[in-house]
Amino acid sequence: MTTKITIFGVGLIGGSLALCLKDKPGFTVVGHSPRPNSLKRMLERGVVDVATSSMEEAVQDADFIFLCVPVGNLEEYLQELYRLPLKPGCIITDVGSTKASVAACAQKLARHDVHFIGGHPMAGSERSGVDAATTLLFENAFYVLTPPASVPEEAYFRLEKLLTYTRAQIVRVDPVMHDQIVGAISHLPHIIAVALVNQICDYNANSELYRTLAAGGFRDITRIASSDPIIWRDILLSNRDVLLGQLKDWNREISTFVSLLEERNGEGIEEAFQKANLFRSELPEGRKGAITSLFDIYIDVPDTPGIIGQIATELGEQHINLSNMQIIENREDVQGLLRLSFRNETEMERAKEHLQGIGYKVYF
Ligand SMILES: NC(=O)c1ccc[n+]([C@@H]2O[C@H](COP(=O)([O-])OP(=O)(O)OC[C@H]3O[C@@H](n4cnc5c(N)ncnc54)[C@H](O)[C@@H]3O)[C@@H](O)[C@H]2O)c1
Ligand SMILES: O=C(O)C(=O)C[C@]1(C(=O)O)C=C[C@@H](O)C=C1
Repeated sequence: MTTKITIFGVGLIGGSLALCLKDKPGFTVVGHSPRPNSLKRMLERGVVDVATSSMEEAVQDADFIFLCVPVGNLEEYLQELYRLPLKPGCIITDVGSTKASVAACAQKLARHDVHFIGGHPMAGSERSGVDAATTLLFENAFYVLTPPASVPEEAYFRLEKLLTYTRAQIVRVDPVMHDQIVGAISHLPHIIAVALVNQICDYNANSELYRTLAAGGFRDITRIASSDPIIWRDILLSNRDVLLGQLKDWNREISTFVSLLEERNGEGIEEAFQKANLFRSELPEGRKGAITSLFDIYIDVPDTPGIIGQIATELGEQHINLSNMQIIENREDVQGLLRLSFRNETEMERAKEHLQGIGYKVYF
């Protein structure tokens, strides 16, 4: 007997889920898109077994349905799905970055022969589209599920079991609580990053030196400002009420800094940095997700051909296993930054020591 898994919206998250599930024994992964180009691309990239633009065909006999479209489209997809014949006991889930509105919608639609369980993998990227999809995206990350009380445990465990293929850690959270917390640790930081980049962009209109001199600090805090505008428009509007409250708190934090500077209060500035340092140092180590990543180090690399191969060979010769490599920045005349990911702390520490020993500058 085969297990049919259908994915609507085969982009970064939908494509990564598809890759985690495809080619597993007894699984058939079906991708849906209304656009012929997207269907062609998902097949070319080999993320799905079957691609279709027909909703009916996509959901017929499906055991699991994943909605991986932008948050603003989740409700219309749910409404559309609930009008179609679905396999009794089928589990419908989503991956949207907000959970309260989609949970309320599913509850209102109240279809009793299938189960809706909201979901949100706490891993992602500023990149989007199926070309950015990867099997490693969810590894070591938290994956939030928000089952309503009406969902039988049997259905919850079926979904939890399927998601073990993502190698994420499942955590149950109430949808309203989810939006409050994720608003603070994901949505608010995205707003702050975008506002900061736009402030500097305006300064830069007077001198290109702002962009030229932008270094590690600016890059570290603003990577997420490159995220997809449509995806983030929908997330922010969906979590509007929570964010309006958190932005008021943010204004208070900024006003505190204004006062500290006006008063030349050095002690207060030190205390603010110490408090932040302490909280940040207590974040869970080595966990991917909203805040930390895999076991990653970063090194400066010169812009010379073959440098990535040289580094991979260096580590290979020391029998150090790399799980991933990514160029974060590589522009003409600018030092590149390379991210090296490892599966565990020991490998990461050995790589750090070796690379420092041969003269590379290593960052965390
Ligand atoms: N990007 C992240 O870091 C991240 C992390 C966790 C969850 N999410 C959530 O995952 C979902 C998908 O985000 P993503 O980052 O994979 O985006 P994406 O742009 O990579 O993928 C979205 C997919 O939906 C399709 N799509 C877009 N508009 C559509 C529409 N109107 N109708 C049907 N299909 C449409 C796109 O073609 C694409 O295949 C969102 O709900 C987002 O909130 C994103
Ligand atoms: O790492 C990133 O680029 C992300 O933006 C991932 C991130 C986050 O804010 O942590 C973004 C949105 C998601 O809903 C979950 C995770």
